[in-house]
Amino acid sequence: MTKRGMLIVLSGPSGVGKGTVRKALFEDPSVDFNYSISMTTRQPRDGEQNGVDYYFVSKTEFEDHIKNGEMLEYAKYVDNYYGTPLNYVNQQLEAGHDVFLEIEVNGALQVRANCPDGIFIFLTPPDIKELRSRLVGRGTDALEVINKRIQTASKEIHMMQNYDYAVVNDKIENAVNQIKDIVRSERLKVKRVMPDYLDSLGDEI
Ligand SMILES: Nc1nc2c(ncn2[C@@H]2O[C@H](COP(=O)(O)OP(=O)(O)O)[C@@H](O)[C@H]2O)c(=O)[nH]1
Ligand SMILES: Nc1ncnc2c1ncn2[C@@H]1O[C@H](COP(=O)(O)OP(=O)(O)O)[C@@H](O)[C@H]1O
Repeated sequence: MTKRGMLIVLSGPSGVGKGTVRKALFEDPSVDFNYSISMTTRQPRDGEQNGVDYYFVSKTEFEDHIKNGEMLEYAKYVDNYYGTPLNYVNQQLEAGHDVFLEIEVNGALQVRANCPDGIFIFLTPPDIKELRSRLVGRGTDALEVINKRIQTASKEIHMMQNYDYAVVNDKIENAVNQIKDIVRSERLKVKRVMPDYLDSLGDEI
């Protein structure tokens, strides 16, 4: 039987650098996670592609997917739906591939309830001033949206207690290395290695 893949969940406030860290992580040749592309009702930003960055759908389409039980989790975030299609995640995990989700905190809590074996990592900003300056510097959101995201951020940071690991995104390279270290040590956890190890010992034990 193929060993089930691991589910890695990364959350953190808007603008902390989740997308940037994820991109750097996926460019690392030693990393072979499969990224689960989320579905959203928000409008694509300049340069974002349907089926690459997100599956961009209408509100009605999104609600149909929810009704049909096709989402692993979903949440409303700053007036839009975001969610993880269930099929892809299940298929990849069953095929033994590790799956990486980049999702907000309410969705991560739903995943935690369904997949307690997942690895839950929270990416934090060095401080809130830096978070605001990253959101402003990114230049993708109007000031009103930035303010809503900062308000949401303070609630999100308090939900960090539901995660297993906290990684401060001071330097991208440090954050990437810490995430790789976390996953490496999770792979060695007794609960993950013991079934295969016992099998490998043969019948005499
Ligand atoms: N629950 C949930 N949150 C998601 C999903 N995909 C993205 N998000 C989160 O939704 C929030 C807003 O995403 P986005 O509009 O792309 O803004 P950005 O993360 O600041 O670039 C972020 O916290 C994302 O991590 C998803 O499938 N489910
Ligand atoms: N470690 C870092 N140091 C400085 N700037 C960063 C760092 N990580 C990300 N950024 C910048 O912060 C902005 C927000 O990053 P992004 O990856 O879009 O965040 P998120 O996906 O969490 O919303 C981008 O302009 C990005 O270049």
